[in-house]
Amino acid sequence: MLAETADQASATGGDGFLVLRDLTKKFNDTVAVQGVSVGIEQGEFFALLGPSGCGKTTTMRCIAGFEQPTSGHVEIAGRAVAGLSPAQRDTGMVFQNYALFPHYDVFRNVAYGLLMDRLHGGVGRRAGAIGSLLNGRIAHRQAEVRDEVARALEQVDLAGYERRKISQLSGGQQQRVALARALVKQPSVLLMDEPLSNLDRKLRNQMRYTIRDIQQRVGITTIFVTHDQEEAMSMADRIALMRDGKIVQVAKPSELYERPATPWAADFVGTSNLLDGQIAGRSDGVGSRVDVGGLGFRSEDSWDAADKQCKVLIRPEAINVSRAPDNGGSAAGGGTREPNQLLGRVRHVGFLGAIVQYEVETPAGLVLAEHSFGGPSSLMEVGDNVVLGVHPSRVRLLAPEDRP
Ligand SMILES: Nc1ncnc2c1ncn2[C@@H]1O[C@H](COP(=O)(O)OP(=O)(O)OP(=O)(O)O)[C@@H](O)[C@H]1O
Repeated sequence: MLAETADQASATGGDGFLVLRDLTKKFNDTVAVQGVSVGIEQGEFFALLGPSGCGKTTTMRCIAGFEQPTSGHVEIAGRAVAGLSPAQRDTGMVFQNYALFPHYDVFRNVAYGLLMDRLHGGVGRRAGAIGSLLNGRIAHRQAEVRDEVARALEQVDLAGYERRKISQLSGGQQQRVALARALVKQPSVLLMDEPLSNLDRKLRNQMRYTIRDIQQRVGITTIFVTHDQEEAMSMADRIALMRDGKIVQVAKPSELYERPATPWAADFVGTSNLLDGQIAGRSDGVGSRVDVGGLGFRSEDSWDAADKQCKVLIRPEAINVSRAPDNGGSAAGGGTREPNQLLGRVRHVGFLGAIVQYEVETPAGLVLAEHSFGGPSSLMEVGDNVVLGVHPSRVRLLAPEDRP
């Protein structure tokens, strides 16, 4: 109940370096983006996160000028950009497939970003036309172009790679060329649409930090579209979580994880135990008492809503798992020993290396707990009776949603 809601997120959409005000985009009967309002600070790394089809790319394309909003406004650096072409908007874009020319060298690919935007605005000309254009323009203003390309390549740690063909570069290097091409014209805003999705897992993880480092060094305001919550969490200053064309929540990664606005947000960001609860009253100290399957829990969250039905969110790593004492009872007879302790029986053990997952059968339902691996002797086994404990500060109370 304490998390920033979509309405509050909208209310904060008034100011910023990049501002979206009540942005809506319809494609015939499909509402791709609905009333999106948010303000993004100068130099901020801002992620648009959400499942496929929730409107992330359309929101970004409205910022870039590749789509015209059905209603609402986009402002960049205090300037309304409606009616401006992509080239006039002072944005640089990195596409999912990079849109590089494999037979040209790095220099020409990056110079292309510079010249095309200045001349005509936007990617999408035929390669033949590009070749002659580059030849002419480069010859014309050789020194200036060379310097600007060199600066952009330096920003992405590819100084000296000018003469390499794109086809001779690794996936990560190609990614950085695409980034250099977006940065070369020194835009105010960098737009990145799923830029890591073509890379294998290991490289993708490395590139998260590479891109974040470059962004910090250049200090450029960045919007990053992704459906991968780990990617958004590990890179962004703030995240707008989207669903069905709307913003569900805008928050820093840790807030989004710790205080998701809705059960859906909790489930989308990380793993969660979402149990059905009934508010039983105020707690003696701070917060509330809540019944989960007839068992008493305490949460430090307060609850003001008239409806006493709630969802109780407990993150797996917030649960402490210990062996039940011999006389501690079985899961079948289960129950609580004291508030915030559940007795249960281990049903599955998942050994993932650094962490161990336990799926535990309890009277409140199946509960997933995660532990750091502390050596073989600490491992529980299937069938073990265990005590699950959680601190009231890690028990979140959320309003149930109308829909799953
Ligand atoms: N040009 C278009 N014409 C018609 N419908 C479109 C068009 N572009 C997007 N849509 C629809 O708008 C909705 C939002 O699409 P969008 O591509 O913005 O979502 P997304 O969150 O970026 O998804 P993904 O992660 O799969 O790229 C979807 O239902 C999509 O089918």
